[in-house]
Amino acid sequence: MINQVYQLVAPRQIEVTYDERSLNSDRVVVRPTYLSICHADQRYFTGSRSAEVLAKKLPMAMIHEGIGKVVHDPSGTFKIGTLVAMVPNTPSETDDIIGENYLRTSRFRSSGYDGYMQDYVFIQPDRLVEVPADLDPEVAAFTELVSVSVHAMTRFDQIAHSRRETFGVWGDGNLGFITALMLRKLYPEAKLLVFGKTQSKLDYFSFADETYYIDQIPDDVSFNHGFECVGGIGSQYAINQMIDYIIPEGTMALLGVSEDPVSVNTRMILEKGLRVYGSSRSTPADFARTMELYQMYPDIPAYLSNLVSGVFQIRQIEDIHQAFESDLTNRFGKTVMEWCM
Ligand SMILES: NC(=O)C1=CN([C@@H]2O[C@H](COP(=O)(O)OP(=O)(O)OC[C@H]3O[C@@H](n4cnc5c(N)ncnc54)[C@H](OP(=O)(O)O)[C@@H]3O)[C@@H](O)[C@H]2O)C=CC1
Ligand SMILES: O=C(CO)[C@H](O)[C@H](O)COP(=O)(O)O
Ligand SMILES: [Zn+2]
Repeated sequence: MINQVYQLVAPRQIEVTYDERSLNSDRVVVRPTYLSICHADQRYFTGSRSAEVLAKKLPMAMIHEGIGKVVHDPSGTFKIGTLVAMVPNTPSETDDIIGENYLRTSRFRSSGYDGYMQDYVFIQPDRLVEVPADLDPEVAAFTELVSVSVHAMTRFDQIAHSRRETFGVWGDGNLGFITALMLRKLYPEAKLLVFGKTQSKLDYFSFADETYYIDQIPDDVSFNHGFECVGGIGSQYAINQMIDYIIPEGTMALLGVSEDPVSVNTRMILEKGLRVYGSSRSTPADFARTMELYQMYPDIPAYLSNLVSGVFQIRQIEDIHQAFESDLTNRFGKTVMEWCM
């Protein structure tokens, strides 16, 4: 069959390409239904990556957050019509120690390989996780981003010491909101502090114990473990502030992506004996855990619906441009695309 793939060929330039695909393979065929825009996609769309990176990764179909319906499954794993979340990480080897999302040989959709802006996505069955039928599809669309936080929680649990009385989350955007919400659910007894720049965004964090403006943090604030969910150059300021306020021997998870190297107060990392670790992307197990958490705590998807800030029906390439341009002006929340191509 001929599959239409909507590729970014240059910044702000999306073109359709035609891909000859066989149904006689091990791939499940998924018709995308709801997709969501990540900052990583915007960095390609706007051309804010370096010329070398753009030359290496384009052309490619963007989008690695999305769900769809199974239309063909030679493996017999899924019934036709099953709603599934698609896992963008695609490993080509296994390792006893190194997670599949950290292996340098793994491919990641919409980062040099075609993402979900296609008529049909051809994908291995182990890259699909069933979506509960009653889950709001606009929330399900950004399951991948939630699974990134869930993955960070698992890493935290393996790395951090056992005193988990107070958490600090830096970032009053999407990832900060999701990470803080996951901490609230997984550590309900702990005190949750959120640090951000904008009152109207911090107002969404109603489940946190305290929210602070980053330029008005009282001197006596402290916490055991921190999560940086800022990214960009702001992450430099966030990381160094976390180092200042964290209690010795705490852990700091870095989740925000920065294009440029940031300068970090290593002297204080040493003096406080901190453990700083990166957390990136996620695995099918993290997606499955996310779905379990949605079912265990139905208020998680309810809270997450606050993040849906724009929904665009995509019927032509111009609609994709409108969704991306609107997302750029969006102060808070996720842009969801109902995929009607
Ligand atoms: N590790 C991973 O696998 C993943 C990483 N990411 C990355 O995470 C980062 C955040 O993504 P997302 O939440 O969607 O983006 P958002 O823009 O929604 O959130 C970032 C927030 O941090 C705020 N901020 C800026 N500087 C500071 C500061 N010093 N202290 C506290 N808050 C600050 C921003 O405010 P303002 O806008 O006013 O500056 C914004 O509200 C991005 O770099 C993204 O690429 C995303 C997905 C997965
Ligand atoms: O969004 C992400 C995962 O959900 C990450 O930011 C993404 O993996 C970064 O990819 P790239 O190197 O292409 O910016
Ligand atoms: Zn992403």
